[in-house]
This record gives sequence, C-alpha cells and structure tokens, in this order.
Amino acid sequence: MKIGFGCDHAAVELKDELLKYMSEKGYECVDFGSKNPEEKVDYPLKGQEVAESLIAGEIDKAVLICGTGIGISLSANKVPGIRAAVCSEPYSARLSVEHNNANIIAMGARVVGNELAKSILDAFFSASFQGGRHERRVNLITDIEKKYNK
Ligand SMILES: O=C[C@H](O)[C@H](O)[C@H](O)COP(=O)(O)O
Repeated sequence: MKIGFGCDHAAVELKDELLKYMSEKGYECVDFGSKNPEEKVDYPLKGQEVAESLIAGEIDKAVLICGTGIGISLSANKVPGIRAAVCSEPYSARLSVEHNNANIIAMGARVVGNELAKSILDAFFSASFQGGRHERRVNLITDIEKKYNK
C-alpha cells in the first residue's frame, strides 16, 4: 500500500509525524506536503495534487491535513473518484471506509493532537469496505459526479 501525504503550512509538523509513524509501520509513504510551516501554501493546490495522483494510480490512499481538514478535503473531493472524509475521531474514520469506501482521510492539525491523529490513521487503514447495501449508495455518489462531469 502506497500512501500519499499532503498538507498546507498549518499542518507540516503533524504531516511529518504521521508520515514517520506510517513509514515505521511498513507503509510506503510519498510526501506531497509542504516542508516549511513559514511558507504559506494554498490548501486547494495540495488537495488537487494528491487527489490527481491517487486517481492516476500513483498512490493507493492518501492523508490530507490542513488547519481544520475541511478546505483540503473539499478541494480533493472535486476530483471525480475521490471520496475524502474529514474525521476527528477513529469511529468515523473506520466507518468512512466500511460504509463510504473513502480513499482519502483528512484531518485538522488545529483540531486533533498527534496521538489522536495516529489513532484515526490506525482506524482508517485497518478498515475494509463492506460492500453490500453500502456499494449501492457509494455508486449513487458516483452517479452525482457523472451528472456534473459530462
Ligand atoms: O480549510 C482551510 C484550512 O484550515 C487552512 O489550513 C487555513 O484556512 C489556513 O489559515 P491561515 O492562512 O490563517 O494559516
């Protein structure tokens, strides 16, 4: 599993910590994120870059972090095929995969602490999509994308 990490200036420290955490667990990690918290980066550019890389098949899943996780997930979700879920606790992170087949987990570096963020990643990356009734609903999300991306 190859995981892409993207962030803006608000989340450089958390991104570095989480990338190290997941690398130590044996995941292949790709750093798309900002490296200098003093250098302002507009989160839509990072959300788009990582989302496009995922859709191109260069990475399998991604972690996106900005101040709240909201802006960077909204941006990634504009790319067809992306289901980015912004989560502040592990329960939603697990369900975002089991029910919604999320392919990106987003978090807010100004919202969650480092240890909570690690628990959120553990929940996200150990979950599997359950299919069944959930597949029909995820397909309905894709239908909405298709309607507006002709
Ligand atoms: O959703 C947006 C993110 O939380 C950004 O990280 C945030 O807006 C950046 O704010 P500032 O420019 O004040 O650091």
